[in-house]
Amino acid sequence: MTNDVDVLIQRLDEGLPLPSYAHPGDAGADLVTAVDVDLEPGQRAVVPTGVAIALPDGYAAFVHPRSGLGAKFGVTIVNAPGTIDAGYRGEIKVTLLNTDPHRPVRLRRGDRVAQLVVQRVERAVFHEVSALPGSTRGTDGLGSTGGLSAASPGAGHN
Ligand SMILES: O=c1ccn([C@H]2C[C@H](O)[C@@H](COP(=O)(O)OP(=O)(O)OP(=O)(O)O)O2)c(=O)[nH]1
Ligand SMILES: [Mg+2]
Repeated sequence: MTNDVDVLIQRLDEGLPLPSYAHPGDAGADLVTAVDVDLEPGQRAVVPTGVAIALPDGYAAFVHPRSGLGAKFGVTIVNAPGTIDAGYRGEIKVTLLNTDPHRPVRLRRGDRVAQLVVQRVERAVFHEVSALPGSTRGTDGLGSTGGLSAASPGAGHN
């Protein structure tokens, strides 16, 4: 059984590779930065990836951080995961953020900075009601089930 979906892609920068999956079975196809970017601690930048896509209706693509960049350098994506709508024809952009408090990070053109996950998505048909059906959780949320074992804010481990 295959779960492939055909996606039209336009190369906006001839010198860059198309997004690609590093291994069979990978969910994310790596995206590269089209430009050099130096991020100071706490700094963010919107970087172009050199590609635009046309997804079929009923699909969206999500721009996820790469875990290696996060773990090694503290680089993440501000709006993770970024949403690429099926109707979007512009260049895919990645809003990178250097969360490291001390070290700048240097990213060079062609470096893999994010990964694109293509998924089927449902669209809701919203039906307004005056009261919602009950549930076990009810309105509990935002930590209602408890938090970390060291309970006071700021007492966590790095
Ligand atoms: O990480 C991202 C997120 C979004 N986009 C593009 C594709 C997406 O279809 C479009 C709009 O994204 P979104 O709806 O998240 O942003 P918005 O701030 O609501 O902008 P808009 O008013 O254009 O919808 O911007 C990117 O290239 N990268
Ligand atoms: Mg929007």
